Amino acid sequence: MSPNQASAKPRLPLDKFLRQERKTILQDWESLDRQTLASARELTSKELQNNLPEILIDLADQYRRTVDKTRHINFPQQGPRLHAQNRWELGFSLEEVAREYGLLRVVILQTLSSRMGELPEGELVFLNEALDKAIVESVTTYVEKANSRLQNERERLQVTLTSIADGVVSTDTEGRITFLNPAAEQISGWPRAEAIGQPVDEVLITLDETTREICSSTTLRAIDLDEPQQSGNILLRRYDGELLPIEKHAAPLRGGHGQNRGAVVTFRDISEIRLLTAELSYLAFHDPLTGLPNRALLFERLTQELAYAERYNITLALLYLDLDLFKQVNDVLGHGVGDELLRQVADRLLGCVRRTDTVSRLGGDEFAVLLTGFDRQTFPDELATKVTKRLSEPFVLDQETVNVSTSIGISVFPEDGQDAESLVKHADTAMYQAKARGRGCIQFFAPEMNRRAKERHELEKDLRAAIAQDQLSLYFQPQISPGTGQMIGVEALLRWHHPQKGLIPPARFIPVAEDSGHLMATIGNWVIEKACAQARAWLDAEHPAVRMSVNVSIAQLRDDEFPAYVEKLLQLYRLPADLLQMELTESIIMSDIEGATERVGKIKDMGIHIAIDDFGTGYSSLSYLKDLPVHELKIDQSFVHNILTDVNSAAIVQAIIRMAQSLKLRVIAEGVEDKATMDFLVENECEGVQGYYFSEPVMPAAFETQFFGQG
Ligand SMILES: Nc1nc2c(ncn2[C@@H]2O[C@H](COP(=O)(O)O[C@H]3[C@@H](O)[C@H](n4cnc5c(=O)[nH]c(N)nc54)O[C@@H]3COP(=O)(O)O)[C@@H](O)[C@H]2O)c(=O)[nH]1
Repeated sequence: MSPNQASAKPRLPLDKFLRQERKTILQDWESLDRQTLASARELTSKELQNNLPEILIDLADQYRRTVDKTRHINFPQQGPRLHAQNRWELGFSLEEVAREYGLLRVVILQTLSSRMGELPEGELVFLNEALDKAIVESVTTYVEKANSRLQNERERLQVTLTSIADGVVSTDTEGRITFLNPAAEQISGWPRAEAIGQPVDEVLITLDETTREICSSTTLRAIDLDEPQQSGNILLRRYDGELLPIEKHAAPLRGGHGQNRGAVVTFRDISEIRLLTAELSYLAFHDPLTGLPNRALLFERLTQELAYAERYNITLALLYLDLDLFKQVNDVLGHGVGDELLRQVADRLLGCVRRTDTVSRLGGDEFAVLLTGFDRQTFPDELATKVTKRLSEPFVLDQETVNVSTSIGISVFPEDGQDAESLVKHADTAMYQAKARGRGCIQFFAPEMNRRAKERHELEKDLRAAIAQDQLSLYFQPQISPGTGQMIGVEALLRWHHPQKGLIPPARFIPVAEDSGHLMATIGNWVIEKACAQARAWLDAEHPAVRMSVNVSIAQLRDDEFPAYVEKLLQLYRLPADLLQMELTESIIMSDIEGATERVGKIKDMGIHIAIDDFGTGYSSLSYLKDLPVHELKIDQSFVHNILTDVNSAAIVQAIIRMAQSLKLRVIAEGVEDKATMDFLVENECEGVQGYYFSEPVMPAAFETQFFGQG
């Protein structure tokens, strides 16, 4: 019967009813939905109802459109599908979605119950069919969603398996291969087609890394015990027979209901990691320049050897070596040559010892040799002599022949220390003592050396206070023209009057100050200022103008501001630049440490004179002399002292004088102590002399009396 045929009864078309009662229906449905479904409870009313109001309107419209035609309900607004999508995203189960439509049906029927008779015939059936259709749409949406999720997961899994670097192999319950990813093919060398269906233990054959025996099957164990199995320190025998270190993990594979479905084996090639680890540990324990063990490895070996030596009552010795002229080689010939020298020293040291001894580089030009297993006390001494001799042979570096010497300190276990630290410390202290005795010396440690090291530390502390407490002063020594007897210059020499220890000679405290570069720069700059002030005072007192010589250390020349500082002093004391002379050692003048040469050039350009001090003892290649910014050579006193007794010294002095003359450089001999030496120098036309024969360095007042004829 059509709705028009029921005209005798009061009429309530379904669409009208749904439109009128929509709000009430939805409110009742919402409270029922919240009571019944756990997923619905926390949602807001808007979230919960979502597009149900639109679905009800659509349903009403459906009714209008379809009632006269064949009943084909299709929800053109896609309401139930959108609703299902929303529920999927909110995490509702499909059951819950169907249940919600069930509740909607109940609420609509309850609301209709009192007016059921007014409903045209067939409309209730239409309502039920429409709600069923909504449920079907929801089911379809859910199935599609679930399929697409499965598909995504499958694709993701596929991408992961093909792109990861780990080999992945899966097996059935018998351990036969069902799958292997590209990495598994690549690591094992097995082509996929050949591997599929093979027992996994015939494809992934693994051997114990130490015993080289074939390992038992961890895959079958994982399947049997139903728990993961890990294997390390194993080698994989690849398809081509090559052995590869790997890490392997086998885990049982379970089906959706927890049933056993075989195993998944993952494995990775760890040969690169092994190499990297070995490289890192090598770097951590070796000196990259020479390849020798570094300080850390020396300490480790020393500690091990000490434990052994203590147990078996064995003697050990530690040699601490320092190259005497390394700094000069570095400064003069450059760091590349310095590095080459260190490499050659390392080779020579290795050639001097047995394989069981450890040669290590501690940093800079310091090396240590740990001697084990000798039974005679004299042995370290003999080895040290051998090392000293070997290292004193000339080195050929970048076509230059270089001579160095080595100072060696020795400490012996058990006498000089019970642990690694004190043995190294005491060998180092002994090395310092060896150095203090001169180049190329060997020194065993003695307990009283600790006292000397402490004294050195105290000296440095006192020296820091010395400037502020006015304990430093300058003495002056004249430089004389031997031909005329006239004073041609004066050298300012530093003196330290310690309040308790009395006069401390510069040879004792200058090396301490030089070890802490900043302290030497402060003291050196103080000397220049005092010397300029004294020169000004003598000029103001109308004494004849004489050139004032000061010693300059590399610590001062390291400072970029040094030339400007000197210029300021010249202005402050109104001193003509050519009345100031700076004495620099050969190594300083030839070096290019941090622009030192450029600074010397700037100083010379100001008009200040430059002299090479202690000439003949360093590295000056005579051919370079003409290009250096110098005015004067000061022949080292070691040659001057021996002029009369040693033909070599006399020949060197004569050669230097002749060379200076031909280069038009002034030449002064220092350390002249007697008339015979003086006569030799006059005879060889040396331009200037300095030494005790004329005067020791004296205080300013005494200098004025002696050389300016005034008190
Ligand atoms: N960087 C600085 N170094 C300085 C400074 N003052 C001194 N020094 C250096 O200390 C070293 C020792 O100096 P000193 O004890 O003063 O000895 C000098 C002279 O006293 C000594 N001399 C002079 N004539 C004779 C002699 O006939 N016989 C003899 N045995 N010794 C003599 O020689 C030293 C000369 O020094 P130098 O001309 O500089 O070589 C020494 O290396 C000083 O350079 C300072 O202010 N800064």
